[in-house]
Amino acid sequence: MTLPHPLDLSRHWRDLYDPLLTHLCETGNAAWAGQLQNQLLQRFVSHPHGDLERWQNAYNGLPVSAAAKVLPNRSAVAVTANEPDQPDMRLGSLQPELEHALRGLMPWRKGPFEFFGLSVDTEWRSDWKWDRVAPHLSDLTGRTVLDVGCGSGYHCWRMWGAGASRVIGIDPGLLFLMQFLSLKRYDNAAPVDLLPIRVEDLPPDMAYFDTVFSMGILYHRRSPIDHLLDLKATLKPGGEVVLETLVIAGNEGEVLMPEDRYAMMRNVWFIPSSRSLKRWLARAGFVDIRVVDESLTSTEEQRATDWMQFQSLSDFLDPSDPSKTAEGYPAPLRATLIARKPR
Ligand SMILES: Nc1ncnc2c1ncn2[C@@H]1O[C@H](C[S@+](CC[C@H]([NH3+])C(=O)[O-])CC(=O)[O-])[C@@H](O)[C@H]1O
Repeated sequence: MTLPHPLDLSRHWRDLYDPLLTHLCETGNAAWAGQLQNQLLQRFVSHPHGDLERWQNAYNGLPVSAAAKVLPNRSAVAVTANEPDQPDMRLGSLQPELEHALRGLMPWRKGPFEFFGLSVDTEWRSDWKWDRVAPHLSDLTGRTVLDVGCGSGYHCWRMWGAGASRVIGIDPGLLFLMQFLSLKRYDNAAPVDLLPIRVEDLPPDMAYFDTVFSMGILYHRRSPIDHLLDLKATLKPGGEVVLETLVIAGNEGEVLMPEDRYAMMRNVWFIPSSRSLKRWLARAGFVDIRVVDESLTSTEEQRATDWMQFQSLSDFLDPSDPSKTAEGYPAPLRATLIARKPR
């Protein structure tokens, strides 16, 4: 099934989400499907974002192609023509309208992506994060996966590429949704969906997912232990949580709470040491807790590009000492932890 063109989410949201809603009903989640319909109605019809029309207009300028697909197993997740020699799908003929449409969806933060050979170089090399996380995951083959705070859905495509049978990303940002749909429209049968909802909009005690990812979220939560409990509630018994967040170097019990901003970011609450985070996961009832990676975020991984022209990490660090943030805190260090919900 192809998406309606031109797309008007206030009228077509049901067409967009129908396969997912049907799937949820068929897998015993009719109650969630019902709740989601109300939430989607709110987002697209009752209280649409002021910029949604502009973003939709940009999206609707993307060239129409019946025969394209998403290749999710590449560093730059790529949309390509099924037949590379299809005359209308060669970059030369597409480039002006393609680039104009995609630039209308700037800033592109999470990626990278490629559309018919055109590279969209995003602020983040999200592929580097994926490369740090992926080797440590339980095999995703056949798993139902949730990605909380998925941004543009870059990692959702990679999860599908790694074998997940269904991937649901949630993120309240509607620009991220339009960026996601710029790929999805070319491969609408892919079992990958992005819902513009918040983690707190999920039903309690879902016990539906085999794996849940929370990457780049925990430090934004005012109640981090509640966030861990919320993640656990989304999982089936035995399911896996993948937690990636800012940490400090330090011992068990140590936590940084910035006075105000951290690396210019508002809304940063708790930055624990990895050992403290292990303890938090244990107290939240997870087992088999492993710290699988700790890496400093480099200014090559997060930087301004032609597709995200605002300030980026190098502007958020102390110019005279890049091992510190502009506020004098330790520069961003990120850890990935993997744990399991008991059976
Ligand atoms: N209440 C909420 N519920 C769900 N998502 C939210 C909420 N509030 C904000 N977000 C979303 O959480 C994401 C955090 S970014 C990590 C992206 C990706 N995971 C990555 O690992 O690159 C990290 C960062 O840029 O600081 C954003 O896309 C928000 O819109």
